[in-house]
Amino acid sequence: MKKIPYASTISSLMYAMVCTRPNIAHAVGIASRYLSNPGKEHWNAVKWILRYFKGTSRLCLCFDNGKTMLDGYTDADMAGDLDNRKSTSGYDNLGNGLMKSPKAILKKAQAEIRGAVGNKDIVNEDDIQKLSCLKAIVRETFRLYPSAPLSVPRQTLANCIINGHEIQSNSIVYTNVWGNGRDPEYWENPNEFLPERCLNSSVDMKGKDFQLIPFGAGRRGCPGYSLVLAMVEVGLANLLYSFDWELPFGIKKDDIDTQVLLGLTMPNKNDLPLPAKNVYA
Ligand code: HEM
Repeated sequence: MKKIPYASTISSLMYAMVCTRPNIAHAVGIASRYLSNPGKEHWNAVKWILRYFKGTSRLCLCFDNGKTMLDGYTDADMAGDLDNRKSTSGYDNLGNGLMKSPKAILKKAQAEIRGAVGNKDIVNEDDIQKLSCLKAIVRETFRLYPSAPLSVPRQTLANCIINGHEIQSNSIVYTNVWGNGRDPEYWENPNEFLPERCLNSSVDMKGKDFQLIPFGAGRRGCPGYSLVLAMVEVGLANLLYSFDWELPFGIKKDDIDTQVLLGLTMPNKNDLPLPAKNVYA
């Protein structure tokens, strides 16, 4: 297996997956688990992804002029669906937050995206850097609805004291990421979805500032951070660029069901169907 370019093939597939081919995300995600020590069967699986890629290179998603209802979405919550590991919670939460917030935020983000992208068909990664409002929305979503509200359980190596509480070694500990994100000592109106607070904010999201740690902190912090942000930002930017979003007829902002399911991740208990109008059709 030494001569097989396993890692570089996965890396090329990941590039395609983030930019134009989200449909291979699950397969690539599984194949990437074996980067450090791939076997023959893993390489065979990768070759199947390449074959699939070749066979579908001329296919693309088509949106017709009818009334489009979006009721399925994707991100990186592989833990939420025990049967087939379909991934849902991140975009659900984005939808919840955005639809509950004043419409001005949505309009502002759309104006920013449409202004920056011009006449192109899709928003790509290069455009994202100019989109401060979009980034603020994503960041505020991770504060208010962290995908892993209690992070990942960890075991302490030694006795330690935190805020006067003695924690013995070998204890299983959880970090309350959800609680930190809503701590009134650090956040004004902590329960409100206010992306404006993230514009020009110096609070770090990668583990330096503990009031915002959706990806954990320290040596065992989430290594998927950059991939997740690229996928979520590019995905949301394209949804806002091409579609206008409304609440379903008769539903008001306060009717949106924000109940979540219990578990490692925090997916919505009930779907949020949103009518979408393709503005470029
Ligand atoms: C919305 C998406 C995601 C969120 C919110 C998230 C969040 C987290 C959190 C909170 C941890 C625990 C960090 C800690 O204990 O300090 C973690 C660990 C981890 N994440 Fe993610 N993650 C996401 C997606 C991903 C993706 C896409 C990958 C892989 C490409 C990934 C790979 C990992 C790995 C391997 C660990 C364990 C790291 C270790 O124990 O050393 N994550 N993640």
